[in-house]
Amino acid sequence: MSQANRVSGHGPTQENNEGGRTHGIDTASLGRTRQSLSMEQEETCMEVSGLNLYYGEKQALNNIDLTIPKNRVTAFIGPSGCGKSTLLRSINRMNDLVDGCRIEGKILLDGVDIYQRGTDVAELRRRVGMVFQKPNPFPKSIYENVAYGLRIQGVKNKRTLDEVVERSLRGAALWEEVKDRLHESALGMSGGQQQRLVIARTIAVEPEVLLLDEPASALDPISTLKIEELINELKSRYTIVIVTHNMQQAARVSDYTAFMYMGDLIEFGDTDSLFTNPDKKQTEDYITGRYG
Ligand SMILES: Nc1ncnc2c1ncn2[C@@H]1O[C@H](COP(=O)(O)OP(=O)(O)OP(=O)(O)O)[C@@H](O)[C@H]1O
Repeated sequence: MSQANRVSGHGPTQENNEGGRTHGIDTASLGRTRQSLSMEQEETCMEVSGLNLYYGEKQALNNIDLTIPKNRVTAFIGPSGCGKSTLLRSINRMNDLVDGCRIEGKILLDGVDIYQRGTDVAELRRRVGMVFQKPNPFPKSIYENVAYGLRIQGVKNKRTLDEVVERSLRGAALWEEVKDRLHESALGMSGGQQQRLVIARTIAVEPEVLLLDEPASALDPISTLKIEELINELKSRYTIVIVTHNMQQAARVSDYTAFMYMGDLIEFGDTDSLFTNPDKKQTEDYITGRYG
C-alpha cells in the first residue's frame, strides 16, 4: 500500500486492493506521479460548513461540511441527482439565479463567507470562475472571447489586451492552434477547442478557483485527454473543483474526491485512498458499479 493510501481517515482493514487495481479503477495508471497527500498538510482555499440547500420544499443538500484544498484538484462524484452540480454551483453562487432556491450555512473563501450580506457576486464569480459541460463561447472572435472579461472591467489598452489574450490562450494550451486566426469566429472551432477557449476566457480575469462541471463529457476522447492534461497543468496556479460522472476521469485528474449520495456527502478523502480503500460501504458500492 502506498503512502497515499495511509492517510488518516481511511481504515486499513478492507481487503479490496489487488496490486493497485481495485474496484475496476486502475490507480497505478493515473498518468502522473502521485505524491503523498494529507489534508492536514494542505492550505485551505474554501470551506463549506453546515450547508443545506433547498429547491422550494425539496432539500437537495444536507448539512455539507467540506474543506477544499488550495492548488489541488477536488472531484465530486456520485450517482445522477445526488447534488454534485448543486454543490458546485453553490461555490460561486450560481444557484442565486434559480427561483425558490434557498441555502443555510456558510461557504468561506479565504476565510470570508461568500453568502454574507454585501458580497459583490460579480467579483465572487471573477474569483471563482465556472466552466460548464457544453462549451459556451460567445458569438465573437477568438480574441474577443478571451478579452471579454477585461473589456467589461474597462481595460482598453491594446498591448495589455494582446498580452492577456496570448497568456490565457497559452495557459489553456490553445495558443499554437489559434495564433494565426485570432480574429476568426470562435464558433468555427471544434468542441474541444471551444472548451479550452472557455477555460482561457475564464483564466483571463485571474480567478483563484476554477469550477468545472463535467467539462469533457460532451467531447471526443482526444479532446477529453487534452482537457485532463490541461487540468493537471492548471492546478499549480488555481484551485480546481470538478464534477464528473466518469470515475476513471476522477481517478486520473483529482487529488481529492468527495463521494455524494442523495444530497449527503458520504466520504471525502485523497483520491487514491477513496478508490482503493473506501471507508464507507456506499462509496465501495458506487465505485464497484453496484449502483449509479
Ligand atoms: N433548478 C432546480 N430546481 C429544482 N430542483 C432541482 C434544480 N436543479 C437540481 N434540482 C434537483 O436537485 C437534486 C440534485 O441535482 P443536481 O443536478 O445537483 O445533481 P447531480 O448529482 O449534479 O446530477 P447529474 O449527475 O444528473 O447532473 C436533484 O434531485 C434535482 O432534480
